Amino acid sequence: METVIQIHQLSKSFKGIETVSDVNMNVKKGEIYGFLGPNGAGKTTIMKMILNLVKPTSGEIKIFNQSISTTSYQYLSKIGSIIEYPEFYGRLTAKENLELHCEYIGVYEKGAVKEALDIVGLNGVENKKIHEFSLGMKQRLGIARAIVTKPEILILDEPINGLDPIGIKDIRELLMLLKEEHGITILISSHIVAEIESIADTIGILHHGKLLKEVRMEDIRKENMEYLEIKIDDLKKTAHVLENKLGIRKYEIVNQHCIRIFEHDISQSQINKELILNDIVVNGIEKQQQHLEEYFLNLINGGNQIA
Ligand SMILES: Nc1ncnc2c1ncn2[C@@H]1O[C@H](COP(=O)(O)OP(=O)(O)OP(=O)(O)O)[C@@H](O)[C@H]1O
Repeated sequence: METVIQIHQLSKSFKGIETVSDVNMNVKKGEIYGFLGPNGAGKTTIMKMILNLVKPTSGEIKIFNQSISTTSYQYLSKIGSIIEYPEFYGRLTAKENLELHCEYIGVYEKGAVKEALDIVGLNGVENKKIHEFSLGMKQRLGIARAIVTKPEILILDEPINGLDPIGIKDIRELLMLLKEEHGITILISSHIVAEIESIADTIGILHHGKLLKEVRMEDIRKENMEYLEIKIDDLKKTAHVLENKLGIRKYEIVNQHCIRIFEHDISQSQINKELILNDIVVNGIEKQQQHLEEYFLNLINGGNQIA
């Protein structure tokens, strides 16, 4: 699949302090790329560098295979974005705000405003003034403004921040629609893992300016999120059998009576049999699914079970 945003060894320092360190990232055409990291990890700074709002200290950013520089601007017409909180003119209506935006950036296709408002589900309230809008409606309008120029890429910095569960679900559905029906590639940041889990095709995990992991969701689901939980009476003996008799290395000790195995080549019955043969009392053995949240926390806290 074609890579539409390619970042190579990107770094940024502010007053000598490195905020982004040697980041390599690849966003593929048509995917939703979830950019995850705690507050202050450097997500906004990277997004601003992609949009030429901040100049990198070093490294390269390629958009549609073209290297960008401080003087590049044409590629920006292919990108829609919301960086930080979307601001609007409160006394103007939704429609007027979008029309003004089109005029401002010099792109105006007849019907584009209506179409964008339709897509985000604000067609009934286009003549309402923004100061009467809820946060969720403003977020939708922010997305409408970002897509009104029909971009190929959408860059959304924490678009779900502060929304209630219904608002979050609405935005998720909207992003899926933009991806599936309009073929838009979406780079979305969040510090809340659960917001991204169900929609991202790929996630990039950023911590202290470094990209710790870039992985396809389907791969981590299989490799690191499915595990076998076994309840045993003797932890030491079990660990010994797992390592020395079965050659299992990817496991996590939950407590004195519980171990999680993240190895997929050995069957449940094989493990069970070996433990019993070695006189270990097995009180339970069950397949479980880890949430991305745990995977994420393990990774940023330097957990040991993730390869
Ligand atoms: N213009 C600037 N001058 C100095 N420091 C900056 C500047 N912009 C960002 N930083 C610093 O860079 C670090 C990363 O900030 P950034 O906003 O990129 O993080 P983030 O991952 O987007 O977090 P958040 O979710 O809080 O926005 C922070 O410590 C911030 O204070």
